[in-house]
Amino acid sequence: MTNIAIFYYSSTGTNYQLSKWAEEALQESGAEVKVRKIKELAPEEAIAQNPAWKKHYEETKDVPEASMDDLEWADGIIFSVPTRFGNVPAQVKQFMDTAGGLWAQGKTVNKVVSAMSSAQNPHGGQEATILHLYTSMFHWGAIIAAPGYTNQELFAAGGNPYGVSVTVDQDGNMVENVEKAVKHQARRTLEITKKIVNG
Ligand SMILES: Cc1cc2nc3c(=O)[nH]c(=O)nc-3n(C[C@H](O)[C@H](O)[C@H](O)COP(=O)(O)O)c2cc1C
Repeated sequence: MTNIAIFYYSSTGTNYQLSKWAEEALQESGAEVKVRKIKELAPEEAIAQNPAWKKHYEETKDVPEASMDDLEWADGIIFSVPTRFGNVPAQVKQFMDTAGGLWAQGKTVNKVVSAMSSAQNPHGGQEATILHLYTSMFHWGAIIAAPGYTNQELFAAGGNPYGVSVTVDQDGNMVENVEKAVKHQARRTLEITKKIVNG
């Protein structure tokens, strides 16, 4: 079995949905999968002021939080994170920063990593967010499994050689249909992870 962790952060559900599509593709492909929510750090008062955020927060209370044990367990990782001012959310940075202990023991080395992002503007910084995340992955000694243009789906809306990028409208709905691109990226991550694990 190849272990793939999907670590996501989501305020209003977009990246949760991307993660669920990735999970579906990985399970169909026979991987051992864990979907893990990156811990919320925003104060309850801030969440309460935004009905969509509060709703999603309540709905996903039972999703297990990402831990260092999950990170150690994973052979491959898919990150799905919203764009925040052209960068990863603080919650995601905090999660990565808590990996210092594993990093110091060499346990982040050779993990296969792939990332997806969403933003409200079609040019709102999705690629920048993915690249910021990949920068930290170079320090982990991870192997980046970007989608490139490895499948016809990636020439369609939302397909992106850096990693799936989707736009959300004012109501929080995804504008492009990226399900197939997400599933391709997930399968490709698994395929590369298997090659690394099995030599
Ligand atoms: C603090 C903050 C910063 C944001 N920065 C950007 C941005 O730089 N570009 C953009 O297009 N959208 C930006 N957005 C919109 C989010 O990217 C969008 O709500 C998110 O992708 C939705 O994902 P989710 O439903 O998984 O939370 C920002 C939202 C917040 C709350």
